[in-house]
Amino acid sequence: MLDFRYDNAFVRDLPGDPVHGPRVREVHQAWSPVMPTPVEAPELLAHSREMASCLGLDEGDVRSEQFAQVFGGNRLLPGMQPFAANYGGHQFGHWAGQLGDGRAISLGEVVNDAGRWELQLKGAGRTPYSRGADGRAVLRSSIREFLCSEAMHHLGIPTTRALAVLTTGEEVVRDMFYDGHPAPEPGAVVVRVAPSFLRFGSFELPASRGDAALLRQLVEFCIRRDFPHLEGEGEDLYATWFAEVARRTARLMAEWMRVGFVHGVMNTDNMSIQGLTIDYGPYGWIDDYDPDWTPNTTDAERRRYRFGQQPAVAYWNLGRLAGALSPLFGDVAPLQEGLAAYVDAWEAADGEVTARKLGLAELREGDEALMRGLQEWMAGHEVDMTLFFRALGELPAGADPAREHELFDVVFYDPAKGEAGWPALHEWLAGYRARLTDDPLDAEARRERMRLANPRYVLRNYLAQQAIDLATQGDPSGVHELLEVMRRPYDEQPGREAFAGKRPEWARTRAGCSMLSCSS
Ligand SMILES: Nc1ncnc2c1ncn2[C@@H]1O[C@H](COP(=O)(O)OP(=O)(O)OP(=O)(O)O)[C@@H](O)[C@H]1O
Ligand SMILES: [Mg+2]
Repeated sequence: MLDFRYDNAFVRDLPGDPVHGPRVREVHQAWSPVMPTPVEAPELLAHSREMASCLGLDEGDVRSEQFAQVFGGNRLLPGMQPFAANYGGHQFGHWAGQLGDGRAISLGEVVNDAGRWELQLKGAGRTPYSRGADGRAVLRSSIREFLCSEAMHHLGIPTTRALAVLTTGEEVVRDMFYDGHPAPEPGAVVVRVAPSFLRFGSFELPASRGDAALLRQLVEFCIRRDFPHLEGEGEDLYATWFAEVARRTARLMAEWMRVGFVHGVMNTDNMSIQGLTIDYGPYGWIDDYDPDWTPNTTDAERRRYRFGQQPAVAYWNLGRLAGALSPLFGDVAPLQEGLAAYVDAWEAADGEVTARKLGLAELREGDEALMRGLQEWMAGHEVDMTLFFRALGELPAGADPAREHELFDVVFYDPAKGEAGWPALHEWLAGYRARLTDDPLDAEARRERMRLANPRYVLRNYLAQQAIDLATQGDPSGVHELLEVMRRPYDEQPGREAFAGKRPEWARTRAGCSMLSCSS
C-alpha cells in the first residue's frame, strides 16, 4: 500500500484560483486546482530505485497496480491535493506572459526524514495553462527526461528527479519536425520529484502584472519553505536570498560545463529558483567539443542557448528575475550586488572545475589560459570532450609519445583533423606536464581527483535514442540498461565499454542524436 505523509504547503500557504478544472483562462493566483485526466492503461516502464527508496517505496510498491493507477493520473491517494502552478517567462529573450504548468500537475508535497518531495506528473492532461495544447507528453521525450534526471543526479549535479516513467496506453499526436506532418506517437507520463518546482518565471508573472502583494507572498513563501536556513527579514532577507539564488545558479552552470550538458531551452520559465536543472526538453550532451553547439532545432539559427553561452544566459535570466523583484526593494543596489555575486560565484566555480578537470590541487595563474588553450585545440580538431579528459587522467608522468598516441588516438572524430592536431597536442601536453611538476598532488591523488571530475559515461544523445527506439517497439530493456550504466558514471564498468564510446558516424545527423525539436 502506498502511504505518504504530506505537508501541502504550496496550496495551503499561497492563494489559489477559485475556479476548478482545466478550462483555459488567465489566472491571477499562484496555482489552480486541477485533476489529472485519467489515461487508458497506465503501465510502469522504468523507475529509479534510489528515488523510490527516498520516498520509502520498495520494489513491490513500485510494481503494484496501485502505483500505476496513482502515477498514471487515474487515482488519488488520501492527502493528495492536485494543482497546476502558475508562472510566466521570457522565452528566447521575449516576455511570453502567462505560461503556467500546461501539462505538469503536482499531487502533493511528501515529507519524510530524507526531506521534502513534491510529486509531479508531467503529461497529466490539460490545465488552465494548457493554451491550445493537449496537456500530454510523448514517450520519447518522457524517456529522455527520466533518464537524464537520474543521470544528472548520479553525476552529482543539482536536478529535479524522476521517480518513474509510465506509458499511458494512449496515443498523442505530434508534428515532430514542425514540417506539417503530424503523426500519432505513444504517450507517457514522467513522475517528477523536487523539493520545489518554483521557477524564475513564478516571480516574473505577478511582477509583470503589477501585483506586488502576490510577488511578496511568493518570495516570503519560497524563502520560508525552500531556503529556511537564511536569516534576517524584509529587504535584507530578500537580498540575501537573491544572492543565494544567483550563487546556486552559477554553480549549476559550472557543473553543466564540466560534463558537457547543453540544456537547450534556458527560458526563464525553465530556471529553477533552487538552482536545479529543470525541464529536460531538447537538451543534448557534447560529443566533439564545440562551444557553438546547440541540440535545439528551434534555436538553430541564432543559437541563443548554445553550450558556451550558458553561463552568460543564466546571468541574463537572473537580470530578468532581479527586475521582477525590484518592486520589493527601495533601491536596486542590493539586486545589483546579487548579480555581482553571480559573477564572483561563476568565476570561483569555473576555476574549481578547471582545477578538478586538470587534476590540480588549486588554480594558479596561467591555469585558466592552459584550459582555454586546450578548449581551443579540442574545438579545432573535433575532439570528444568526455574521452579526452578521461584519457588525460591516465597520462604518464614522463614524456612518452607512444603512450600518448595510444591514449588519445580514440578522441578524434575526423582522422584528417586528428592527424593535423597531434603536434599541437604534444606541445600542450608538455606544458601541462611542466605545470604538474609544480603541483603538490601525488600521481594517485591526481588520478582520483580527475576520475571524479571527468565522467566515463554520459548520456550521449544517440544512446538515449537507441533506448527510445527499442522502447517504442515495446522493449524497455534498453532504458533499464542505460539507467544502470548512468548510476555509476565515474566508474569503469567492465563489459559496458560500448556505452563510453564515441558517437558513431550514423548518429552525426540523425534526428534525436544530433538535433532535437521542442515537440514533446
Ligand atoms: N503538450 C502540452 N500541453 C500543454 N501545455 C504544454 C504542452 N507542452 C508544453 N506546454 C507548456 O508550454 C510551456 C513551455 O513549454 P516547455 O517545453 O518549456 O515546458 P515543458 O517541457 O512542458 O515543462 P517543464 O518546464 O515543466 O519541464 C510550459 O508552460 C508548458 O507547460
Ligand atoms: Mg518548461
